[in-house]
Amino acid sequence: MDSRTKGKTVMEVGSDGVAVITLINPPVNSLSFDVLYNLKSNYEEALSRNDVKAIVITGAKGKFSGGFDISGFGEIQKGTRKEPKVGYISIDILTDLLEAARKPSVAAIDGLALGGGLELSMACHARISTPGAQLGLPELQLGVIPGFGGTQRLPRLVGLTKALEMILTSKPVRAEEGHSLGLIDAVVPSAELLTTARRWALDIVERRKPWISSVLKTDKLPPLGEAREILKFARGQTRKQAPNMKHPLMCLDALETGIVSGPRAGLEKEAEVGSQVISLDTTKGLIHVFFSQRGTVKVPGVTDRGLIPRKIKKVAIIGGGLMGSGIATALILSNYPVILKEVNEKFLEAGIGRVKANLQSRVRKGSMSKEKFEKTMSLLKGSLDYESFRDVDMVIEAVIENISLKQQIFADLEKYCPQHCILASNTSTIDLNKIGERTKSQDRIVGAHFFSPAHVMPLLEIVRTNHTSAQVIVDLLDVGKKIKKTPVVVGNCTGFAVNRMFFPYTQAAMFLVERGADPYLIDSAVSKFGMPMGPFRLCDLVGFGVAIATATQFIENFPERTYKSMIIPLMQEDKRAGEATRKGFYLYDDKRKAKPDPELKKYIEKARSMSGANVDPKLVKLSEKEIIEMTFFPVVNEACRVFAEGIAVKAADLDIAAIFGMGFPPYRGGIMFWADSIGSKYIYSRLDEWSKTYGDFFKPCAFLAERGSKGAPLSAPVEQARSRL
Ligand SMILES: CCC/C=C/C(=O)SCCNC(=O)CCNC(=O)[C@H](O)C(C)(C)COP(=O)([O-])OP(=O)([O-])OC[C@H]1O[C@@H](n2cnc3c(N)ncnc32)[C@H](O)[C@@H]1OP(=O)([O-])[O-]
Repeated sequence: MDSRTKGKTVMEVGSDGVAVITLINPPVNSLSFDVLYNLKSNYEEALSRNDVKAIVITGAKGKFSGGFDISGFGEIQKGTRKEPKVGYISIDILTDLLEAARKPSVAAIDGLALGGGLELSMACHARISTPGAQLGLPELQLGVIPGFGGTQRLPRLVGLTKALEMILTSKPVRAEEGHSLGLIDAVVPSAELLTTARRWALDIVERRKPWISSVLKTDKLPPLGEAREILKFARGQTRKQAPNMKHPLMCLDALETGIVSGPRAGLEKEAEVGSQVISLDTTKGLIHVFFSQRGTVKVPGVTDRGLIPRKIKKVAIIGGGLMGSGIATALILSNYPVILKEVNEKFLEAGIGRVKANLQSRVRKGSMSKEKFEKTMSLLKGSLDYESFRDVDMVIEAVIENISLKQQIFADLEKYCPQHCILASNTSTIDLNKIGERTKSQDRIVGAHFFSPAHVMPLLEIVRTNHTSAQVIVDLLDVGKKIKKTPVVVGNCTGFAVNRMFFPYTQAAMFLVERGADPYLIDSAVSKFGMPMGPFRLCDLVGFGVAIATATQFIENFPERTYKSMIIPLMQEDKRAGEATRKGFYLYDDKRKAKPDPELKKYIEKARSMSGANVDPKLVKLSEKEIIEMTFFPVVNEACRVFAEGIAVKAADLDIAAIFGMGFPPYRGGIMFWADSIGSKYIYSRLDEWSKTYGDFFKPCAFLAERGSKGAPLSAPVEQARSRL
């Protein structure tokens, strides 16, 4: 393959008169422009050759295609590649050349047909797949729309309602379901895929099988009035669920045009909209997230050394509380045998009970069978001592945040666990060097910081010290992948990456409220910005105990930039500790529904008088934009410190940490990406101004000051970072 080109297709014509065109672009046979242009030339050749009666398209190495080459969108966005004429691929190539050809095409689908991959197959006259194939149109997840005819062909093949479900949720279906929906014509074992597809193609030529152009089908479409109602409902839902995104509604416009004015008009609308969405900011953010998420497992100096992950056959967890039981659940769900250790029978029983409850909730929701529940639970064993730790490959300590307790545990682990065993701690704030102080095992000590509930939350912060070996990181990255977490490797410091970014966010909110801003307006502005909830609702959810414990760590370690508010401690004194006590910043009813509490004023006023703060008329009537700036620019400031200190290797890792750890909206691309979309100069100038008026909490760090003064991007690599990694 030419090193400048990305992928190709090859065509082989058999003695049966079938031309087999294979898509080749590892690892997922994505449809790069090179692949698509090659496909076009192969088609032109196949159509002109007298020895070709029919065509089969397939993908190399057991994968049909993972869709359009996503990096192509980036090239168009950056202007490094010119977009082809609007509709060139979907109309000129796929519809007019392939679907309208005088020779039939059959798609032979193994592995996956996603996005443009499925769309290409739908332009064929039949689709044969293997049982494991995944079929879907996940484009909306990337901020684009199915732009190779998917908005027109999918509803015509599977019906409008199912097509909307598949497009709006981005969820793929398996081959069997695809078959029953009419998307797939036959499901056959892998070994028979090509022969069946070839025969099917010849059967079409000889009219033993129907010659169907999906785009011309109408039998699955509802009557116009009904279709309009269905689309109206879909629009309403989309507006509610994705209020800050335009592309899902634009996609529905293309669908509707096709139903109302016919498939040609629909294809034209789809092409027009498909080209417009590429330049939306939300699309840029989502595409950045796609690559950044996959980039977190590429750690310079670690994953580029050819190390092979060791097999982790058994894991022990110390502590069966909320975190320990959640981690145990995540592990057994991915088939790791787990030992859960507690200090006494009562705690052990409670820990195992929590794991059981986590799984039972899946059984209740229908996502786990009773047999699978039994089998999964059988992977969990309880223990009250370390005897059973003699053959474990990894231990994860998840006890309370108490340094001397953790030190004792790690000293014991060194005695009982085998030499190769990874010794991990789930601490969220404590320095790992301190935890391992009483051992000689510093090279195998690592942080495995899960987020609560650990079996649900997708992020795993892997914390390494200066001594942690690269092999241990590679092993933990592999475990992370197996338990379906997005890992981010960070350096060792108080709060690591996520909690360090979280802290100024909550602090800024407290600062504003003490100066007269309305907490409920802050929560509402932050939710509208796209966070799952505002800072006050979040404090209620995690509970004031946790909030105070974390704050204490920060006040001790970063006193110069902490804002000490008494609002939470005052409420806690009154036994209001958040949602668990049904009272916090909000009041909660039986159904956990939150409502504002007029009594809150009392605590705010008292805290204000204790800190000596005054109501500031400017801060009382902040606009939503100003609220977002005053709560998130301090987060950007802290993210810059984390980056400059080398706690994170890449700015994109902080984007992923913010999205998966804090709930930062993915369509804004993550904290650093968002900051760069606003501009470092502006952020710096705002923080600088606030620090002069309101104090050091807002003071821009040296890194931000330097980049801000030049207007340089914050995410550009740090050249001489004092790397802690
Ligand atoms: C134009 C309008 C119409 C069409 C639109 C579309 O089709 S939009 C597209 C619609 N399609 C989608 O949205 C599907 C997006 N892809 C996926 O969901 C998953 O990658 C997967 C399920 C295909 C494989 O999961 P898995 O866990 O086995 O593997 P993994 O996820 O780690 O990926 C391995 C490597 O492949 C890379 N790569 C993958 N896909 C693409 C791509 N399309 N392009 C480029 N690259 C792609 C990925 O970056 C990674 O590279 P790295 O880091 O090794 O250098």
